[in-house]
Amino acid sequence: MCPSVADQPLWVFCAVVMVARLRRIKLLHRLQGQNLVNPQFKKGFFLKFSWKLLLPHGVVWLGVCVTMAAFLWWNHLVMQKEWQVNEQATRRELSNLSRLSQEHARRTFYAADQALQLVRTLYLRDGMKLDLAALVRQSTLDTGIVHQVGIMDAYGIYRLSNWPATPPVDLSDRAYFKVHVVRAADELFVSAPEQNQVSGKWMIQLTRRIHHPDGVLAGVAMVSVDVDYFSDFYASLDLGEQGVTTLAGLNGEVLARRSKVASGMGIKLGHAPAMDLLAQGQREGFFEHVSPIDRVERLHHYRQVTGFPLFITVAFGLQEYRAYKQSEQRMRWGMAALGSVLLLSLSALFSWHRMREQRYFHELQDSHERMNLTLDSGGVGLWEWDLAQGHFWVDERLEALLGFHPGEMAVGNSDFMHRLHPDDTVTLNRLLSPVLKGDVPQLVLEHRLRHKDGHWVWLTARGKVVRRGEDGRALRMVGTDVDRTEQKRLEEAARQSQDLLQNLTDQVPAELFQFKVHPDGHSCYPYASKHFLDFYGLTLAQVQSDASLVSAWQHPDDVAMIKQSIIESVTQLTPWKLEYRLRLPDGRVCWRNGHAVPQKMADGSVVCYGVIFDVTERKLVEQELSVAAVAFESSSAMVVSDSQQRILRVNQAFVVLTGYAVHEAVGRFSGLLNSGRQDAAFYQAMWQVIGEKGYWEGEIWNRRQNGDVFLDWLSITVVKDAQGCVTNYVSVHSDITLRKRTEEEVHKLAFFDPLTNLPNRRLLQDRLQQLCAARARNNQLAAVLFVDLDRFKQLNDTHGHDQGDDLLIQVAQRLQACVREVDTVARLGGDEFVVVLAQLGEELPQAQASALWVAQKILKLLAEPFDLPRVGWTLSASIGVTMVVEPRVLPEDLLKQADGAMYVAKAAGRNAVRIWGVV
Ligand SMILES: Nc1nc2c(ncn2[C@@H]2O[C@H](COP(=O)(O)OP(=O)(O)OP(=O)(O)O)[C@@H](O)[C@H]2O)c(=O)[nH]1
Repeated sequence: MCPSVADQPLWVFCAVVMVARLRRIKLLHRLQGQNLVNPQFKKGFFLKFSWKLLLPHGVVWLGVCVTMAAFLWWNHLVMQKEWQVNEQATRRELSNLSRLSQEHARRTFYAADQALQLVRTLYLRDGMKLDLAALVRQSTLDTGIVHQVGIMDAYGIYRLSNWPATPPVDLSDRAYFKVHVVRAADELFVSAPEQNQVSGKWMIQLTRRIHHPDGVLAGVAMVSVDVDYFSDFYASLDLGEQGVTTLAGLNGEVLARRSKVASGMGIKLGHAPAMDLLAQGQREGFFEHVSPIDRVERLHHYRQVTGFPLFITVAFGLQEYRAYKQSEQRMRWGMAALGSVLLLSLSALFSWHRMREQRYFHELQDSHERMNLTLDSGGVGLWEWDLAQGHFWVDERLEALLGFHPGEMAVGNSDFMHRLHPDDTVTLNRLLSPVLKGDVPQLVLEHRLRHKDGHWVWLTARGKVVRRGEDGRALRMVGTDVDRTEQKRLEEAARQSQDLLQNLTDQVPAELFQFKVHPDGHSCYPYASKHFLDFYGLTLAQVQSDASLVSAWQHPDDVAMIKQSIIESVTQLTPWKLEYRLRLPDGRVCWRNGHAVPQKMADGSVVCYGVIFDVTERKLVEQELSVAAVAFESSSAMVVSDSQQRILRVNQAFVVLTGYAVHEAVGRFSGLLNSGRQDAAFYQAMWQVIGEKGYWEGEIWNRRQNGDVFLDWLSITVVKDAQGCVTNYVSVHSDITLRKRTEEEVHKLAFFDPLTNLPNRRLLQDRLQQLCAARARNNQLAAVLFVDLDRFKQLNDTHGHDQGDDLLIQVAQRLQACVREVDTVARLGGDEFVVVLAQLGEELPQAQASALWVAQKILKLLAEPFDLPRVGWTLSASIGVTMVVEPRVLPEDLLKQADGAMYVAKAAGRNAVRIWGVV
């Protein structure tokens, strides 16, 4: 039985199943190609096994195993049956071969016997004249069987032969001759093979008795048959390597034997089973026997050659036969095993495909559910466009988006274009054209469609061409429409919010920014407000790539500080606050006040959200205030009061000046220091000036806390706001008592004689100038008396300068006593004095007389004793007088005139009076 034929139903079944699987998988792949199956499925398939999925496969596998076991058992039974059939066939084959060999032997021996009987008959007729060679040539004898034919005489001498050259040979000792001598019966005798001494071939001799009519032995006819005739025939039988065919006599003599293992010629079978079986009357049969010749176990079939005392055995080597059968069995089992393996493989493949298919379907189902869930979640509709027919198919969801009931919306091309917003038509045509041509794989279009109630619905359409004609023309498109109305509303709100934020940030007089420091230290500004960019003259793209363009503006002296503050803020995530300077390209320096809050990002970077104020003006103000504060705390006493003159602030100098502590002064009114020396009109006038000019300064007597009055140089400045309203008064107090005194001292030193406190030459000249001026106004005459003490040097030299000084002081006092209030007594220096007599009237004689009278009075008064305790000194003086008549006369000229008159008096003997111009 052929295994392939036996397994054919299984193969066919498997093939049909696999084809079915492949067709379904192909379908699934097509679905997957349409993105209806989750592409992650393949990966998940190898990672996740589900017992729920495996259970049906376990049942299938159990069935497969049972089927396979049944198949193997069936194969075993088939092989057993086949073994039996094969054994029977083998025995039948052996039987047939033995029959064939037996028939071959029978026919051969029959032919040889016929030839033998012919030769005997001819010999009886022709005697020694019988030409056997001619008989052979005439093909009367089958030379294929008969190798040699001859006649032995009654004495066993080989007399005739078909080979003429054969010499007479004595064969009387041979068994095939002696048997006929002994036995008179006419029977065929077959001898044991014997080797021809000439040719070396083994021959079987067939002999028959030749006898005269009286039964006396006349000779023996002999035919030699070549054993090779049998051996060649047996060699044509396929008995395998160990097969053997034996032709033997019933007495065990082996006549011919064909074996590839050993020849066995010339031997005699001892107790061959065939002989025993033949002896038992069984003319044919099987037996197994180990050959004593070659020790090979064989299965024999023996058969007696009909009509001859011969039998033939044909045998297969059992070992070889069994090896062949075992090989065949192994091949059989191998085929079965291979079939099983293939079955298992196919089952496994089936299971794998089945599971894959289930997975596909589950994924497909899940995908379908997800898609439905997504679509059902709202806002997504499906559409399909048949370009050839020019109409659309839209699903219920899309219709619902546009306010229609299912199937209500008209879906022709013109209907769609009518429903499309006019502003979106150009965009649609621009985007759709390359998609239809195949240049762009997918259509993505944001457009508006008119709702059933008239308002516009924002949609995002995505579509693909799913079918094209042979010429590449698009025939069908499918796609989705997603409702973007809410998104658009949110985008618009976000845009408005962004615009609002942008406008606000643009209006904020500060620089808003977002500063980002990457883990590698690189920094940039992801966001910067308009003020920020305008200030630095940079674009957003520039600062978004690199922050160094901004930091380059940092003042060189502040770079390290800024860097350190940023590092601390970013690493410790603490708010960043810093005031720092920038150096502008034109060299100016401006101040910045920065605030930022750092935030750690997931990627390790830190983003700071902050604002920077330009505080340059404040800094300048602060600097000014700082200077003002320093100035406020200067040596000048300062008071800041409000518009109601309530003291707000006083400095330390004020405390020192007035004796009022700060807390004693603050809150009081500025009249705190009033001394009462100025009347109400003074203050009224002062505040009037302040109100008009915003500033007043002047001397004022004020009073300290301890009651002391001091001369205060007060300056009051009005502080007004932008609207011109008075907000504050700033008063600066300076105690000028000492200064005033000093000024008076200086004035005194400048215009008065320090010894006598009389006006000096300078003041005298002013008085004379005023006198002259007055002369021009009131026409009053005046006189100048030049008084020089006589021999004053002698006093100094005798009694010392102290005495002289005392005398000079007393002279001054006596001179002042001699004149009126309007008159002037001055000391020019040394012992020289000048007396100016004013308002002497308009008449010169009277005036001159008055002057002379005063001069005499002076002389008289000076002549009186002076209060010089240790000195007894009598004084006299010489006086020169000149009258002030001309209003334009110079003071120097008057003094020269008086001095000249004085010298005249000296020259006259001293203690005299002379008038200039009269003498
Ligand atoms: N004690 C004193 N002596 C002064 C002062 N100024 C000048 N003298 C002196 O006054 C004297 C003036 O002398 P004169 O006027 O030249 O001489 P006299 O002694 O007055 O002589 P006749 O004027 O010619 O009478 C000098 O000896 C000066 O040194 C002063 O302030 N005090």
